[in-house]
Amino acid sequence: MSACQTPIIVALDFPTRDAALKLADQLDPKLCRVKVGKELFTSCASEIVGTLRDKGFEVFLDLKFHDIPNTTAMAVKAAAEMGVWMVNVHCSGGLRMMAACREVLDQRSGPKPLLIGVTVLTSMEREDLAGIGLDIEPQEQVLRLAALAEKAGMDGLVCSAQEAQALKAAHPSLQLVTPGIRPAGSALDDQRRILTPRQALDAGSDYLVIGRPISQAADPAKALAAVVAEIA
Ligand SMILES: O=c1ccn([C@@H]2O[C@H](COP(=O)(O)O)[C@@H](O)[C@H]2O)c(=O)[nH]1
Repeated sequence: MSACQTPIIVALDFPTRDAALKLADQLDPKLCRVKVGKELFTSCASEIVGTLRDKGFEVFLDLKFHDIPNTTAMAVKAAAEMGVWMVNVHCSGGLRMMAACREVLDQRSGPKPLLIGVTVLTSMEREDLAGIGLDIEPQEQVLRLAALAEKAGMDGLVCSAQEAQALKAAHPSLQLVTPGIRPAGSALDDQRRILTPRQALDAGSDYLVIGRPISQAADPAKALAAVVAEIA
């Protein structure tokens, strides 16, 4: 399986470059992509992206930008210049913010990262949404934001795999990036809207974001191989 075909993205959630590279060195870039999030990126700036790319990984820059349209678009542009494979912004930043990001990428010559909109975090359930004044089911809010994202020309969404079937039916062109993946028997941790890797793909997920079940396993390469076998 080449890097371009694998649906697996391993989250490198560590505070230092060395810890991230220690895990990356145990993984095979033909079996997974890797994701660099806020913690690692902030501590290492762009150096980690270049080093992982040099190792053969395609990188999802998961900084979930959320700001005014110009600031967000400039952040997306900087990510594109760094050569990341995927970048994301919060859909709740609104139509104009997402459209500004689309525009800045469309004006670029050369490779463009996939531009993905974050809908409702997979750690949130109905009760959490009620706490921020949204007294609706997560799926209803996800579908609202998906319609906005499609209108803005986004390439895809971050959502729970639990919403994948409904989203694929309503927005077949959007690629679905799904964290909250838990192999059977693994700890839920702070995630709430979860599915197993196989269930997620069957529901229509295009990419599975997996952190702790791989990064905190005694043998991360073995844990990745088990997920690969489950979805084969
Ligand atoms: O809705 C979201 C958006 C992003 N994430 C990120 O994915 C990984 C999941 O890690 P696990 O250890 O597998 O729970 C983590 O980096 C989150 O920041 C998400 O979980 N949910």
